[in-house]
Amino acid sequence: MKNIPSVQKSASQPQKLAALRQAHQDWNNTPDVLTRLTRRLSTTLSLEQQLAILADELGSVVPFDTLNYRHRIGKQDFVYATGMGGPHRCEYRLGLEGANYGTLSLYRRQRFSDQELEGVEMILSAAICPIRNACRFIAIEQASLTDSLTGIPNKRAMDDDLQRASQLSERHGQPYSLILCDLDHFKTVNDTHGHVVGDHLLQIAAAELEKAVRTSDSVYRFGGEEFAILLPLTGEQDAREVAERIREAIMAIQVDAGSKELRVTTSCGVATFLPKETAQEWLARADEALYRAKHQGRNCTRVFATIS
Ligand SMILES: Nc1nc2c(ncn2[C@@H]2O[C@H](COP(=O)(O)OP(=O)(O)OP(=O)(O)O)[C@@H](O)[C@H]2O)c(=O)[nH]1
Repeated sequence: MKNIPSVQKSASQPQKLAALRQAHQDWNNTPDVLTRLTRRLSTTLSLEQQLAILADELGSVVPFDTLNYRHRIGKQDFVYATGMGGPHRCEYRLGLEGANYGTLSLYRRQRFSDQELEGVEMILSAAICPIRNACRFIAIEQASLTDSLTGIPNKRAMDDDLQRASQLSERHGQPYSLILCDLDHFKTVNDTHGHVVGDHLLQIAAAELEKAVRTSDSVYRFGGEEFAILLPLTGEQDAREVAERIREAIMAIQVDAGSKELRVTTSCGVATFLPKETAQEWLARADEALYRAKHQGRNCTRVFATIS
């Protein structure tokens, strides 16, 4: 048996615990704005909630009419605004250790005095670490839903969105369709031209798919050379037409691969959500349609037809 050292209690421990209890009470009830601000900010990693707390605490010391915050995190523009304008403005670029964490502007009808600006700066310097953490949290969340090669949403994002889409379709009785497309003979592309060219082709294919669909549609890479397109408010016939457009867009890709010009085709499977089915069943039907497209010659679209 291991020799576990006994815990030594010092004579001063009761006083230390009493002091800790007092400090905890003071920390909870403090009227000091910086302690309260940092305590409140530490309770959330949501950037939106942090900015609401910041606006609240800042406004208690330096009144303003509008607080506006803008930041681009990855591919996403994050904008937060409270209140209604004002001709006078002070603006801060929030930075820490060389990295930028957004621009915060305050507007109001009266000028900001030097003391007020100093107050704003003190409050922002106390808020910058939690804001940095919230920005990083958004970036990490985004990365976990993004395919690193093509920059489009990945399988995890697709699973989440399919789940949500099936619930929406069920609740509102509106059609949602799913297209799966799988590049044909992609192994041969890799074997003939190498993985670097294969990767390049996947990146071009992802970009072409995004160009071929509406901004309200979503494109995902959910496997090696497999992509999925979720089409809200789109029935079977329209989805088939989109799949054909996608097939033509992929066929039109030309990659200069040294001596030979490289072209590729894709097979597509389409399924429209059926009431009462799960997202997994919906996906399985689209996969079944894709399987048929592959086995009926490739470079074609097959629909898992439903009788309505
Ligand atoms: N370059 C590259 N290749 C990949 C990636 N992911 C998967 N692949 C390749 O994609 C190929 C898929 O091969 P298969 O599943 O046999 O399918 P296929 O050759 O496209 O044949 P069909 O789908 O039946 O038309 C494999 O060679 C994988 O190595 C990737 O990220 N980059």
